[in-house]
Order: sequence, then structure tokens, then C-alpha cells
Amino acid sequence: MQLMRDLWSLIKSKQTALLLFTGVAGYASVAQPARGNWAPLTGALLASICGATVLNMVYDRDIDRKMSRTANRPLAAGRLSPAAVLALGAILSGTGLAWAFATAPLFGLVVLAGWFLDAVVYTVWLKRRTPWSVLWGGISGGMPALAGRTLALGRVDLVGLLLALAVLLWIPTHIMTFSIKYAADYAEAGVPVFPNTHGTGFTQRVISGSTLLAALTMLAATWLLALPWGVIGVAACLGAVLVGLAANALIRPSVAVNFQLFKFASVYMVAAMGLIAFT
Ligand code: HEM
Ligand SMILES: CC(C)=CCC/C(C)=C/CC/C(C)=C/COP(=O)(O)OP(=O)(O)O
Repeated sequence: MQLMRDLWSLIKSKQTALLLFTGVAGYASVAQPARGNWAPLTGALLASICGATVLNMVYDRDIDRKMSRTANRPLAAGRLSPAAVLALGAILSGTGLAWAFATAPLFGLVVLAGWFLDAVVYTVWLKRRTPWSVLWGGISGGMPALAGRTLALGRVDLVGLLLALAVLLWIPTHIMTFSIKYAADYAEAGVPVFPNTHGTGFTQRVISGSTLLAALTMLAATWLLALPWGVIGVAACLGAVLVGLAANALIRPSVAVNFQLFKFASVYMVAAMGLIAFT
């Protein structure tokens, strides 16, 4: 039972679910998909995302041990063998990437870009060196949405790029809010994050600016998709709530207000991508 729980926690289930959902939304945003089908979309994408995440867990086990939030993860706590989990991450990654390339080379390239930016550029190269690592992690996080759209359409288009950009611009709302709350933990582990390197005020200004841009970018995507006006209105309202929460965090900064924004950021992404997927 503990083994099952440990294996489950290796894939950061909530993060993986949201990433996969953005891929589904990108795919479903095309009314009549020209290529591919749901099996490679969900299967190859899920295996690649899980593969990258499992490899991230292996590489980060030393810093995870130093943070109270992550110290009980199975590798950090020594309950699983790094070699075995490395093999699992490699198998998942290999299967997912091979399936993606076999389905459609362009889809494979976008999935590979997401995998590489997370597993290599973010995790191995930048996370311990610079707070700007989140930029590359954010680009990686936008790749599932672009991959889904690209598989359905057979080419990269503006809407796909806007969906990926919306995820990237949403990243500060998602992770910088979180790193304000856990700044001491990150400092302890030696991971540079904006609140520690540039100060909380600067971080909050970046969050507000990029939240506004993320909401506008998502709105532009819904408009280009020619979704019904009512749906665009709902997307605008959701964006307005997100921007309002970010403005509140800027005007009346507190750990609680910030964390409220972190939580709502996930709700916003699910809802906005849901509107795109199911309209
Ligand atoms: C630079 C990129 C990213 C970083 C550094 C990052 C970091 C984090 C961290 C530290 C957590 C908290 C984990 C915990 O509670 O222990 C988290 C949670 C989460 N992440 Fe990310 N993340 C990134 C990108 C993404 C992307 C692109 C998505 C999906 C589109 C995503 C979805 C989630 C979800 C759904 C959660 C759970 C949130 C909750 O508990 O309310 N993340 N992320
Ligand atoms: C198409 C494809 C395969 C895309 C890959 C998408 C993917 C897995 C993005 C990861 C996003 C990311 C950098 C999370 C950071 O985790 P962290 O290590 O900062 O979080 P932690 O501190 O909780 O471990």
C-alpha cells in the first residue's frame, strides 16, 4: 500500500492532471481534428509528462530532503531506490516520446521540446542556478497545450502558440506566489527563487503584470477560436477575478492573500482550458 502511494506521488498527480488537461483542451479546440486520435494524444503525452516528472524527482532528491514540504517524498525519504526510479522515468519517457514521434513527427517534436525543457534545461541545468529557471519550466509547461493543438491540426498555429503563452504567463501567478510562502524552505535548500533574490515587492509586481497578460492572452485565444460571446464573457470574468486577486495581493500583501491567489490560479487554468475544450 505504501509502495502504491509512493509510486503515485512520483508523478505529482495534480500537476500532471492539469498538464494533460491543457493538452486535451488544445486538441479539442480544433473542431475536426485532421490527424491523430485520442489514444496517442493522452497516452503519449501522459507517459512523457510522467517520465519528465519522475526524472525530476530522481535528480531533485537531495534538495527535496532539505525542505519540509518535500522531505517525505519517497526518494528524499529513502523509501525507493534512485536507480529503480531512474529506470522507470527512462522507460516512461522513452515510451511516450517514441509513441509521439510514431504518431506524427511534429507532435513528437513539440512533446520532446516540453520533455527536454523540463527534465534537462529546468531540472538539471537551471533550477539550482537562477530564479529565471521558471521561465524555461513555464515554456515546458506550455508544450502540452501546443502539442494537443498541433496533433489535431497537423501544424503549429497562432492559437496553439497563444495557449502555450497563456500557460507561460500564468507561471508567476502559480509558482512565485507559492515561493513567497515557502521562501525560507527554498533558501534552506539553496534553490534561488525571486522572493529571495529580488525581494517580495518585485515578485508581487511581476505576478500582477503577468497575471494580467495571461488573462488577456487566454482571452485572445478564445476570441480567435470564435467561441460564442457568452463563453468569451465567462473567460473574461474568470480572468478578471484572477487579476483582481493579483491586484489585491499587490495592494494588501500578506501570505494568506498570496496563497489564495496560488490556489485560484489552478482553478482558473482548469476553468479556462475547460471552456476551450468543451465549447
Ligand atoms: C516553472 C514551472 C513550474 C514550477 C516551478 C512549479 C512548481 C510547483 C510547486 C512547487 C507546486 C507545489 C507542490 C506542493 O504542494 O508540494 C506545484 C503545484 C502544482 N502545479 Fe506546478 N509548477 C510549474 C509549472 C506547472 C504547470 C505548467 C502546471 C500545469 C499547467 C502546473 C500545475 C500544478 C498543479 C495543478 C499543482 C497543485 C496545485 C495545488 O495544490 O493547488 N505547474 N507546482
Ligand atoms: C510535453 C511535456 C512532456 C511537458 C513536460 C511538462 C512538465 C512536466 C513541466 C514541469 C513543470 C515544472 C518545471 C514543474 C516544477 O517542478 P519543481 O521541481 O520546481 O517542483 P517541486 O519543488 O514541487 O519538486
